[in-house]
Amino acid sequence: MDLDTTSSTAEYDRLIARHHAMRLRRQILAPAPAFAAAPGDGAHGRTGDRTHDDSYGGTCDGARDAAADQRLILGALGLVTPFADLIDHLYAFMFRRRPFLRALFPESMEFQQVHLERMFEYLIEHLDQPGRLSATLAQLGRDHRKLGVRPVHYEAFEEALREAIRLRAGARWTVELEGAWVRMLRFGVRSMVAGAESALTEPPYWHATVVGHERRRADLAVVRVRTGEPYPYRAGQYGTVEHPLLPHTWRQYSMGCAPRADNELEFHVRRTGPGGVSEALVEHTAVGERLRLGPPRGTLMPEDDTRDLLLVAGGTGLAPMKAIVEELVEHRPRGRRVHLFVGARARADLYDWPALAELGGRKPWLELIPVADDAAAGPRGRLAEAVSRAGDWSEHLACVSGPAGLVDEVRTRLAASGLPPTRIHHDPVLARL
Ligand SMILES: NC(=O)C1=CN([C@@H]2O[C@H](COP(=O)(O)OP(=O)(O)OC[C@H]3O[C@@H](n4cnc5c(N)ncnc54)[C@H](O)[C@@H]3O)[C@@H](O)[C@H]2O)C=CC1
Repeated sequence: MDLDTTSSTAEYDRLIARHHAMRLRRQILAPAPAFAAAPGDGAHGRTGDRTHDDSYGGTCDGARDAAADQRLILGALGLVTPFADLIDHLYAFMFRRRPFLRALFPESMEFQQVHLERMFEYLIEHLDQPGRLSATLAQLGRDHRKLGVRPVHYEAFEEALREAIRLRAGARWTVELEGAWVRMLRFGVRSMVAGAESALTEPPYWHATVVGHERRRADLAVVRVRTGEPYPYRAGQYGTVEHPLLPHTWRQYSMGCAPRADNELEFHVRRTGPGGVSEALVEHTAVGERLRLGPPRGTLMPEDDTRDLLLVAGGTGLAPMKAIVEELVEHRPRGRRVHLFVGARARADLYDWPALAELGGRKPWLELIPVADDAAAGPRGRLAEAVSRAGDWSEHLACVSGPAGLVDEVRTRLAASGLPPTRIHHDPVLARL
């Protein structure tokens, strides 16, 4: 009975989502409406040189327009930054106008604000590469289905963004500046809606039940869950997790094992601060707890390159590397050798070492190198140093995962020693938000 209700609700949600997507698409494809004049602007509805129509298609013109908007936005960045203030205005305006939207967001907006700040930075930085940008945004759109975001909500967002830009820029607001921002936003929205639409056949989120909870350190747990429906991830990917104690708050964790037929998977979680999802997962979770997972994302492990592998994992950054190694145990390109460096602040922090060592002992193609700092005392960066000292990696494919500082340092050292940056893979910083 329960199941029937859930699936018909999901079906209904899918229909509504499709309806909104079609409506938004029609609206985007329709001739652009004229700008409303800014308060006090005196220019009644003038549109500037270019309108808010859709642009940035996959043509040379699209890329040129996008680069022109990027220059415009960057040239006037001082008018709208700091982004934190712009975003404050944006959300305040949106929730004042449409209070019902507040329910889609978590109680604390702090993380949301930082996320949006990074998102703006990312959009602006990559605007001259619309193809690449739209692929990332499509994944994000697919992911946003779990939040209950409907295309119609993006309209509210656009309205609030325009208002916030006008407020921040004040007398120095121009129709061109607003046009560039809105075109960038609409391009982003179109890519996200396309991503969400392409995923309409899969659930917006997966229910998962905790089937194992091992506290490996005071602040670290390995949490095993089983999903009701198969969770379609590849080794090296990450997903978002929502805990019932923190509704609408989703945090990213990599899956720490290769996909399995019994729908079980594990997350490696370190408690980072009070009151967050990691704390809830480490301290307030027991077998039987029900979680929700957002769709899997990420391309840490390229599938079309079968060179020897250098894997570097810092702390719980081990999770995706362990999944990759497990996958290689099942399907390894002939002759491929793998080096896995595992770094921790102290030897006792190598929380998954027994399982890894057992695996390494059985597989001659796998070399495991543990690297422990001197507890809290030693200088940071010993893992990166150990990797670059250990050999010539210039012919390898490298995957790095762990604290951002570590990822940066390993990348820099490997690139300096001759490994082309295109063969150094890590999750984008955006992904870790
Ligand atoms: N839980 C998960 O599924 C995943 C977590 N991550 C990220 O991995 C990180 C893991 O954090 P912890 O376990 O607390 O790691 P940690 O602080 O215990 O450090 C692990 C290793 O990284 C090195 N390191 C730390 N900071 C460094 C820096 N600034 N420069 C150079 N080396 C540095 C340490 O020397 C140590 O060898 C988090 O940032 C998390 O977002 C990444 C992928 C998956």
